[in-house]
Formats: sequence, structure tokens, C-alpha cells
Amino acid sequence: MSAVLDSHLVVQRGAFRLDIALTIGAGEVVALLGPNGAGKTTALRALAGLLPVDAGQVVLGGQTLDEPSRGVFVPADRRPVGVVFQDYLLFPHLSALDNVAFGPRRHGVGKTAARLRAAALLERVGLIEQARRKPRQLSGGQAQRVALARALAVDPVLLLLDEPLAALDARTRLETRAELHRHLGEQPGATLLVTHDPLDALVLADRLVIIEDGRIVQEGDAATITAQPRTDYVARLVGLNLYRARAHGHTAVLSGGFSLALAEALEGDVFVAFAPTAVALHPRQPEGSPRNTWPATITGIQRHGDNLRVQLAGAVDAAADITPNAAAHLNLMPGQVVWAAVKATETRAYPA
Ligand SMILES: Nc1ncnc2c1ncn2[C@@H]1O[C@H](COP(=O)(O)OP(=O)(O)OP(=O)(O)O)[C@@H](O)[C@H]1O
Repeated sequence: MSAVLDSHLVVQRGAFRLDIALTIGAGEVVALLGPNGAGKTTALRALAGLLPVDAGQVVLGGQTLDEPSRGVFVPADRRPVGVVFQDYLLFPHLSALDNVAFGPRRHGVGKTAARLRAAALLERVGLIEQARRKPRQLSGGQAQRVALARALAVDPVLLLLDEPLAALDARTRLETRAELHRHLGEQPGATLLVTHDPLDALVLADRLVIIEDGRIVQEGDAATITAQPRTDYVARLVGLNLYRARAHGHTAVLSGGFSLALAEALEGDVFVAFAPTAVALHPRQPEGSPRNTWPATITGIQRHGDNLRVQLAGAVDAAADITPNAAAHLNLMPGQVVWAAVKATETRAYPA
């Protein structure tokens, strides 16, 4: 796959430094994920041309848009880039149609042609009936679709989506996510999606790029990342308990000194991971089983889908998912001490 976007973004903002290489192919959707303050918005603004890079370069479709060492900088409104911001930023005084026609008009398209193009795009996102409405007369999901139509109206070589579903309620989000998936499938250019939501990333993106503190910590397809997370943030993202340890054969010694029995034999520095559903809770130490067991204090209990997620502090800090039925049996409460157990066969270990 040839790269449509070929960039190395170096941006210094006070003490924070973003330094990432980002390449996206034709028709490819990449999700940029990371904790608060990791630099996602900074990367997006640099690509949009709202913030120049301090070093590196942005090359899009073979055209250099930003390269400080050569004195090249193409401003935002002359870049073939469409942006959907988190809060949509539609012009409140313009109709849905004129909001969508705005981009083509700025790119020099005549009024009639721009409005025809806008109507075709509103048709495509299923909003032609609402074409004359002002943004305040649209629902959140409809405004999101107008924002997408507006971003697509300039035939972007690069489409940037900043938390495009964040403002929607759960139900609308589900429908809009599926619809967005369909539109992104038809988008011939490169797409970068910035999100906090792992589900958005898994549904919408071909590849995930995870950044922490301005650096890429892991990238790849969802299956690879889910199977082998390499940081705490990534582990929480994919819903796993993750530990650094030193392995010797079937035993891994965690940094706190606790020994875990592993299913596979390894040597040296490793990651050990297991799912919260693999952690069983018992009122007393379970007897005569080949399990890893340790006493733990309950520090929190939250709803998690149909189950309860129990946070445990102890020799191994972990999250455990248990059914409401099991929780009622155990009469679980924060502060209570229970025994946690994980079978060796439920653990996954891989070299660090
Ligand atoms: N104008 C600024 N001047 C100095 N530092 C800034 C400025 N804007 C942002 N930063 C810093 O840059 C870092 C990255 O911020 P950025 O908004 O890119 O992160 P983010 O990953 O988008 O976070 P969030 O998920 O919270 O939106 C943060 O540490 C932030 O404090």
C-alpha cells in the first residue's frame, strides 16, 4: 500500500514534546489513541495546519504541506484536509446545505455547483430532508452527519476525525458509529481518527497507533495489540490485567516479589497478562488447587456490562469480573478481604 500521508510530527509545547512518525495508506483508517495529554489533539492540529511542526515534515499525496527546514508551510484553508471536530463547529447561522457548501465555495467552486455537491453529500448521509434546517434544529446525530458531509465536501485527501462520536448519547452513538463505518469504507483518501473509546477504534479503524507522553508506545492491528499489550494504558484499554515480571521456566516473579505460575515456559523479562474474567474470588483460601492464589482487599466495585468489576489491592493488584449472582453470594463490599485465584492456563506471557 502506498502512503497517502507520510509525516514526522515534532511539536514542542512548553515542557511537552510530541515526536511521532505517522504514515497512512490510501483508504486506510488509523485510530490514534492515548491517555489525556498524550498529544492526540496536538498531532491532529499539526496535520490540519492549525499548528506548524517545529521539525519533521507533513507530506500528503506527494505534496509537502509543512517542512520547517525548507521553509514550507501550507496554511489550513489550503490543505486538502477535511476535519470533523468533537463539537462539530457548524456555522449556526447557515443551513445544513450551506454549511456543507461552504468548503467547496472557499475552494473556488461556483455557488450552484457547490450547492449541488452539498445536496449530493447530504443525500449520501441521509439528511437531504433536513437540508434547510439550521444546526440548532438538528439532533446530535444529525449534526454529526452534517459535519461529516461538510468534511467530505472538499474531497479530502486526508480526513481527520476528532472524537467524532463523543457528543452523542449511547443509542445514537451505536447507530452513528455503524453509519460512519460505512462512509469511511467509501473514503478513498487516508483517515485519522482520534478517540478515547476503544470500541470506536476497533470498529472503525484498520490499524491502531497508541501514543503516551508524545511518543508511539505501540501500533498494529487490533488483534495483535489485544493479544500483547505493552503498557498499562494499553492493557486497560483492551481490558486486561498486565504485569512486568522475570520468568524462569513456568514461574514469573512480579516486581513486588509475588510468584505466578505460567502456562508456558519463558526466560528473562516478560509481560504477564490475564483477563478480569479469569480471576475468581473466594471468601477463604481455596484448597488443593493448582491455582495462583493470594489474599486481596476490595478497593472498588463497578458495573461492567452484565457483570461487576471488582478492583483488588494486594500482592497482585488486579481487576476481577464476576457475575452479580456470585457477588451476592460473596456479599462483597469495599474494604473486605477475599482470596483471588487465577489458573496458570488463564495467564498469557510474552517477552518484554
Ligand atoms: N498551548 C499550549 N501550551 C503549552 N502546552 C500545551 C498547550 N496545549 C497543550 N499543551 C500540552 O501539550 C500536551 C498534549 O496535549 P494534547 O491536547 O495534544 O493531548 P491529548 O492527547 O489531545 O489530550 P486529551 O485526550 O486530554 O484531549 C499536554 O501536556 C498539554 O498540557
